[in-house]
Amino acid sequence: MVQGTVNWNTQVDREWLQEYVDDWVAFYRKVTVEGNVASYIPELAKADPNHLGISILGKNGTAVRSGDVDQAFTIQSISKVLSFIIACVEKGVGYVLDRVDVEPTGEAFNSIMHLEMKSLNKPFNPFVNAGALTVTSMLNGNTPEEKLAPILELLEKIIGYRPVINEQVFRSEFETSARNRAIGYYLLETGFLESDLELTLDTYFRQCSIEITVDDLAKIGLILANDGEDPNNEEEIIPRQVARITKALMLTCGMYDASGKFATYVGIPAKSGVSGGILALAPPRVRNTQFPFIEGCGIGVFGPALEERGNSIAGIKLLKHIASQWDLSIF
Ligand SMILES: NC(=O)CC[C@H](N)C(=O)O
Repeated sequence: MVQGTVNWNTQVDREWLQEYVDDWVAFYRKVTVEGNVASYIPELAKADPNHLGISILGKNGTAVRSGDVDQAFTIQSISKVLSFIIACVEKGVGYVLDRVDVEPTGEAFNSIMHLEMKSLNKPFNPFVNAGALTVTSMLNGNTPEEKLAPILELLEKIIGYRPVINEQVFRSEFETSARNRAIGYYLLETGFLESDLELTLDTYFRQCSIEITVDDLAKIGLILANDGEDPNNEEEIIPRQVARITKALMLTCGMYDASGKFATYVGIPAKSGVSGGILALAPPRVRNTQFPFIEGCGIGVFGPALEERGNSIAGIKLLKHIASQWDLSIF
């Protein structure tokens, strides 16, 4: 089903576009058997590994959706994009980047080892857990609700409704949080945390448990694709400088220690989460205008079967295929 009008300006009509994407989703759904759903958060292990869905949203409601698009899932690490944006808005970019670096780690997202192994004067980047916990600790507020309110307000502005926090997933992560607690205690000991540790962890687990859909991710992606502006009415939703830094971080650090490969073989900014979501985007293009979504698009993917790094196995392959078919790479 296509929503809105497809602003397709050349030979292929919108049914063809839909058929292509349906075929690609059906093909890559077979790849899901090669991955595994995350189980270190027990509640996430209940996901159906065969699920695969994608939503692509361009300007003026141009859209293609295919597969399990109505399946809600928790945002997990994709929330690190939002907490980083809000911290930059609240504290200023300089303040945040003085306290969290912008370098890829080459290590797993929840690695503890690299914190001590490499001479460190601040966590490597806001998209690994150490950096994300530091960013969450910077958010204004003395309760998880106060800290999360601006994130939920930003989301509401972009997706059109106030998302809920999935309490089961939150509880499940809270009760099995030894590793994130270990990272948190390390950050506490080294003086990085700006809020109480329990408040920081509680807020972080809640932000990871915000429930969204692929359509919501596509809407976020579209705003980022346009440097923080809504392309339909030119309203600034995210400050331009913050949006651009966020995209640079997504490209270099968004897919954990698979970020280099993703940049090389797919070539668009993206951020994944262990529930199987991927937030991706393609900026407006000036070349190759015969392809779809030349005015830029946001892309949301959901496929809970993960590869060994923690990214959706079928989602990555589907994005790679679409990026090559439609020449989406920014390089
Ligand atoms: N990669 C992820 O999505 C990780 C998020 C998860 N809540 C964690 O901290 O472990």
